[in-house]
Amino acid sequence: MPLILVSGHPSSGKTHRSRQLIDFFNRKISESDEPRVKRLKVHHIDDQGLGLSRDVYAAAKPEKDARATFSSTIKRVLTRDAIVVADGMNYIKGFRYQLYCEAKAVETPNCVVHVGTSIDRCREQNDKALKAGIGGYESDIFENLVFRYEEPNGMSRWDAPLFTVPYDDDEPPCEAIWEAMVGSDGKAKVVRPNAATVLKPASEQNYLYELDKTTSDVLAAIKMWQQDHPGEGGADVRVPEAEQSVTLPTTAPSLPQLQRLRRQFIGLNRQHSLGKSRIRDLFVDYLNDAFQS
Ligand SMILES: Nc1ncnc2c1ncn2[C@@H]1O[C@H](COP(=O)(O)OP(=O)(O)OP(=O)(O)O)[C@@H](O)[C@H]1O
Repeated sequence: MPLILVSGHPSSGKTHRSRQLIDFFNRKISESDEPRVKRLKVHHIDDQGLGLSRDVYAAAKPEKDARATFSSTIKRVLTRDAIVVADGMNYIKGFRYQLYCEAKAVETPNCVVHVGTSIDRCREQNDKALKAGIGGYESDIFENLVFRYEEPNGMSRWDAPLFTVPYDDDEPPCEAIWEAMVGSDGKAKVVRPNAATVLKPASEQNYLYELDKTTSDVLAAIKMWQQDHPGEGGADVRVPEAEQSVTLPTTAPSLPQLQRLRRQFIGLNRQHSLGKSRIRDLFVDYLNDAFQS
């Protein structure tokens, strides 16, 4: 059954979150009277369990070998009757893609659970573990891994669905993950034999790319204007190739505000197929609407 790919910075709490998920899955399995659920077995794959030291991340070759061990173990246990929790940094986009393909090959769903602990807190937890001699990465390895981390992006099909777990949450969204991966008890989720293997039509993939790119171009035009007119609000900003201008509110919007609106717009429109030119005009409309309210 599914592959749950955990991803996060070093010492972010990946094992902590994995254990919570595993406890939840085991509880669901033992409480279920559905044969397809009862036969599921949960596997926890992590570096420590595979005998891989944290020092492997100090050099390219041992790290590459460690990754090969990690992925071949996943490949071995990933069957229709398994739930595999792949508890590792999984920080290379290409590596996550490779594991997504493994899941696809055995026709099983997959998701990414991003442990979203701040870098400062990870550093703190890492130092603590190092000092206590109960884990942790040497400081230079830690910093290097943080630097190389390629954050999961729910817009990429291999990182989707993406569940992000903030540090302060008591638990990961266990029910939602179970629902997406296994389906609710009683109402057996129909896992179509090849639903996971069928690639989305090219146009649809392009659409998500266009949605991402076009909205980011619009924000780039606004940001550029703001750089030339710092702190200025209430002005009309021309967006290349858009029918209308963006009318900024009197208090100039901050970058996080703009990005939040962009994420909302993408969330609302990812299911529809809008034409490329429509995306630009609709996003400009959406921004104007948000700024006026
Ligand atoms: N959300 C949290 N709340 C409280 N404590 C946490 C949380 N996340 C992690 N910790 C604590 O931080 C420490 C490191 O967590 P953990 O071992 O799960 O990290 P990790 O990401 O698996 O580390 P590694 O990169 O070495 O595999 C542990 O002592 C754990 O209990």
